[in-house]
Amino acid sequence: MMLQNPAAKYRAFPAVQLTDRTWPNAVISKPPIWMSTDLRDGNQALIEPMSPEKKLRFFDMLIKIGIKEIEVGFPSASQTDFDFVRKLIDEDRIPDDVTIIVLTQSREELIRRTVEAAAGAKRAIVHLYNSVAPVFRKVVFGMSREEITNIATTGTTLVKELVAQHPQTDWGFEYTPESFSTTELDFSKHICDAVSAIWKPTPQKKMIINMPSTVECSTPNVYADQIEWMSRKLERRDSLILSVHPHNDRGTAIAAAELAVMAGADRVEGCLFGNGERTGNVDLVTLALNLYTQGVHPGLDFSDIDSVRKLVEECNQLPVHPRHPYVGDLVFTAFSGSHQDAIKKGFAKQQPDQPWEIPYLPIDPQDLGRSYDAVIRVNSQSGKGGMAYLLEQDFGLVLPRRLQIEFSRAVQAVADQTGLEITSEGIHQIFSQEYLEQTAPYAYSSHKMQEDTTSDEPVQIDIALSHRGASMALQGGGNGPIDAFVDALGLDIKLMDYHEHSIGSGANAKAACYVELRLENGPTLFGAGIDSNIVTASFKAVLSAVNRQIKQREAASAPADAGAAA
Ligand SMILES: CC(=O)SCCNC(=O)CCNC(=O)[C@H](O)C(C)(C)COP(=O)(O)OP(=O)(O)OC[C@H]1O[C@@H](n2cnc3c(N)ncnc32)[C@H](O)[C@@H]1OP(=O)(O)O
Ligand SMILES: CC(C)C(=O)C(=O)O
Ligand SMILES: [Mg+2]
Repeated sequence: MMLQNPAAKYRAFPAVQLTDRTWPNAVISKPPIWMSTDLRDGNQALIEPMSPEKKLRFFDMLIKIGIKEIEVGFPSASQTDFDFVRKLIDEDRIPDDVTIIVLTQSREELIRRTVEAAAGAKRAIVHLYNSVAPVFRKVVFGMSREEITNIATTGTTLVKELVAQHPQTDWGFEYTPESFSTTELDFSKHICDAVSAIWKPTPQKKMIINMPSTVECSTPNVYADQIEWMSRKLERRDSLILSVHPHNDRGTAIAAAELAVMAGADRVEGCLFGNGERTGNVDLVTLALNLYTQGVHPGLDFSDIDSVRKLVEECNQLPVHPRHPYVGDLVFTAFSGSHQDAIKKGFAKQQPDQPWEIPYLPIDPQDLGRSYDAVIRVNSQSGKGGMAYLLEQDFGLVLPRRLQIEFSRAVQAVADQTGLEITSEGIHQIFSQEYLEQTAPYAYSSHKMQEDTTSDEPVQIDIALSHRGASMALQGGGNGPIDAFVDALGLDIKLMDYHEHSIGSGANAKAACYVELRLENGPTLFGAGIDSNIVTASFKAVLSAVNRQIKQREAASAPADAGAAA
């Protein structure tokens, strides 16, 4: 069935009348105040809300990463939530520079219970909300604008009265017109002004006005316009901290939060890795690391992001997606050939003290405590660069460029055949089979060399080989060991290219040699050899190339049905 025509059912979100908007030119040069609502908005959206033990672990981790404002619950919702807040206070678990926030609906009995829960903390913010959007006024409450305003002002007056009874706590106040982003701006302003007129914040002791996109219904630019509009029009602006609380229903919460900060928001409420109601609250980790990649320190520490993720996954009992920005298992992994090539070249050029400039990697994984191990992985979409990178990183094999091209065909054939990823070990295995284990028909046994600098052929060699299982002893001479070896073999060999390097260092060091040669009129093919002796490694490389040539020739001349007949 086709999707039905939406025009009859849904309406476009109206634009904000703000033609002189300034936010598009703004640049974010400092982090906003971060407020984690993981233990409240995040927790209320979980299949199984966190146990007190999990909440505590989460709380301690939030402190460790540097969050200074933590919404610890909705104490009037349940005894568990109430007890958790009391536990934090009574057991003196809240550091002096951290403020807890407790959320309540604007209803008398809930407000009383909330203040009771937070009393005695060094610092606490009572967060009062009521929904103000037309659909709530009409559908949920059946109330006029003034009646809805009255809920907010009555609640504010009560909070003010109650907190005055607990002077040992440094109280702050936050008001949220819930569903702000789907509410008429003039009404949001009216209700926020009415609340702040009662609370009477000052520039020294500000209150928070939080403007949520309780359900994200517009493009982020519209949300930014709404925030700029409010920031310009609210009364007592110098005594207000403007906060945003984006949800992710349209998948644009990050953009909405960033544009809102450009538009004047001082504070952002969200959850780690974007947990929260429905599609989630805005992801504080992504926001913070987006800033970091612009050279602005977010004031939060994600230098061990994997352990943060592990704890969040355990507490929320929800997995973080493998493609989640910065933390997903696959976000620092390139499978496709051209990406691998560019990343490999980027690593080779990157200087430690220079700005980060590696293609396809917007951030250095090591800054997040992640390794380069998974940066390049190989499947049928990969090219020579990726395979060469893995052989070099994991096995110390530095393949010359033309050998990379030749070898990549062998890897590609396996990838195409299996349709699976090939691990670094798998690539090494293919390399070994294809080059290092080519010991038929010729297998190296030993050699003896003499040098006579007065002779035309200064190097003389005796070699012992086996050929199709039979031992052979051969002699030859030449300008150098390989020349002499080829002479001893007595085959029509034309050496085209030669490379060598050491693998490792000290007593365990080995030599790797790669030769490219032509046998008789055949194609040029590579061979490779590894040995603790560099000369032996080069002889093995020559035999590897010769054997590969012979095998190819035999395969080409074998009757088509030979396999079936055998
Ligand atoms: C966008 C957000 O995330 S807001 C936070 C939402 N979080 C939660 O709801 C989690 C915690 N909530 C709870 O545990 C419960 O909902 C409680 C304890 C707050 C309230 O429970 P109940 O009293 O049983 O009410 P219920 O949850 O059914 O809420 C609906 C009632 O509250 C009323 N209500 C909602 N907000 C307000 C308000 N600010 N002022 C007065 N009444 C309100 C509704 O009109 C409705 O009343 P009705 O039953 O007379 O029609
Ligand atoms: C209570 C408020 C802050 C909220 O969670 C929302 O509107 O999404
Ligand atoms: Mg919310």
